[in-house]
Amino acid sequence: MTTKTNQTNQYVNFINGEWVSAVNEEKIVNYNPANNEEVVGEVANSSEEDLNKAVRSAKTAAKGWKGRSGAERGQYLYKVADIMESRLEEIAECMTREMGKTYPEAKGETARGVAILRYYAGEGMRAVGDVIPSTDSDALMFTTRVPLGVVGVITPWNFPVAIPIWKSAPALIYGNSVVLKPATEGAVTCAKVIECFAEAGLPKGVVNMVTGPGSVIGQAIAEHPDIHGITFTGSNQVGKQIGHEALARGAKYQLEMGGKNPVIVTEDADLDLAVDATISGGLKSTGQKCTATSRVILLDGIYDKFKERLLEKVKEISVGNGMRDGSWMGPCVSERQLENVLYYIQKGEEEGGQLLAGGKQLKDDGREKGYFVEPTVFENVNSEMTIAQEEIFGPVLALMKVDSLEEALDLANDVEYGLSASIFTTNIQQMLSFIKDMDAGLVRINAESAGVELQAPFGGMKQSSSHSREQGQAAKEFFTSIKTVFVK
Ligand SMILES: NC(=O)C1=CN([C@@H]2O[C@H](COP(=O)(O)OP(=O)(O)OC[C@H]3O[C@@H](n4cnc5c(N)ncnc54)[C@H](OP(=O)(O)O)[C@@H]3O)[C@@H](O)[C@H]2O)C=CC1
Ligand SMILES: O=C(O)CCC(=O)C(=O)O
Repeated sequence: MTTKTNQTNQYVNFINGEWVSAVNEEKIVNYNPANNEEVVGEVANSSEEDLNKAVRSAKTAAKGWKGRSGAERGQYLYKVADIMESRLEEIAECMTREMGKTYPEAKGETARGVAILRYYAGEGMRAVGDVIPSTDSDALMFTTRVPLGVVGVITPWNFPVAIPIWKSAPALIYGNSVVLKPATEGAVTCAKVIECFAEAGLPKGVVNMVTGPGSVIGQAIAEHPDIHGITFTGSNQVGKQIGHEALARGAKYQLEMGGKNPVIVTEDADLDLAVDATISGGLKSTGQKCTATSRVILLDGIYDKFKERLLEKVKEISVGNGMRDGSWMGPCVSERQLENVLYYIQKGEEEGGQLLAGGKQLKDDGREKGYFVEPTVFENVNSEMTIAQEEIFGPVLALMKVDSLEEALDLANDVEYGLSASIFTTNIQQMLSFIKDMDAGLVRINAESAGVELQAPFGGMKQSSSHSREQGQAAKEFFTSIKTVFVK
């Protein structure tokens, strides 16, 4: 057995209540995307054998965990929340150093993780079923809910604290045991979250974490016959592959994938509000959110004014190491992600888009060893262009001009995704048309496209999800099975 050391951020797998090295003893070292010479920490480079061990431990633990009351399970989650709250700054700093998000944003995300834990802790005391009148007057008929068993959790790097928690906490409160495989690029931060679960003393095997490549550990989760439910957030390509595998062996699955989210700004909108929300929704976290704004659809009458104000504010954005005071935007998470963003910028120019701001990698002023890119704004973008269709996952906004709300909605819907969308208007009829006709799982009026509330259902339409929803009460639908009971 190996033990973790907080100071050096050297973590191994957490299986059956113990920190254990991968069977092959191999490690993955993570570097700071703001300075690729700075080691952030290390995690195990596991193999299928390690995953199998974790699943065996989760399977053994599932029976006892399911047998406890919801209130008792909730007490553990309250404890995890308290521990995490006491380590908030340390966890947030690790997140900033590992995946680049600015420190204030990382603290916000960690606080959100604490709030999610408390929300689901309380869920242990809430109703789970309904009494349904039977046609037989001497019988009692009702529904109850039972856990799925072992749940596999596969998470991305862009929210290395909030997403593992918003998937694991509901899984646990409804009585499932968990095998978590975090994204490699956020795995050290996620290990700290698991450390909070370990310190809270959950029964052995109820929570397990196995790190390693998605193509090995993620794939093995998708295929494992003893994993009865899989919850995934990440790319469409991987999500669909997992969905196919889960379906083939009859496991339940839930996929949250990409977005190509629009903001519509009408002629009567509060322009300052709309500009600020477009910047915040599109560029915070370096645009690396599935809910990030990427298409800015503007009514002709306000186009020039909006563009002028937007460009003024974009110019003021300070890009730098997320731990530095005053950095508003950090680096891309990795060199691969930076190259991806630069590829889309080049493609935008080749296809006729006009660059109004940004477009280049930033390598000066202490940014030589990081994956920094300028906040970028295009105009002359139409729906046929790649940057209007594909998820960029970077700080790139595309301005598009329209003559009417109807045209704006047609354009907003003219993509394969349907995750989130927002409109800025003061006209109630326009708000109502948007609510009715916008094909997105999350529609926001006079608010930015990003920003999910933990107590509300979250998920997308079209290619953005497997049509399931997570968070809030919706989590209950995924992490439990309904049992209809007839008693006479
Ligand atoms: N909807 C969202 O919130 C997110 C969307 N994305 C989109 O995806 C693009 C690529 O990002 P990327 O990190 O590569 O996303 P992936 O979909 O590759 O990664 C998401 C998770 O799936 C794992 N994974 C990778 N391959 C497999 C596999 N074959 N079977 C099972 N699990 C697997 C990853 O592990 P590992 O980290 O070890 O590869 C990670 O834990 C981004 O540019 C963005 O467009 C990315 C992240 C979040
Ligand atoms: O907008 C948010 O707060 C959540 C975004 C999200 O779920 C994601 O990017 O994966």
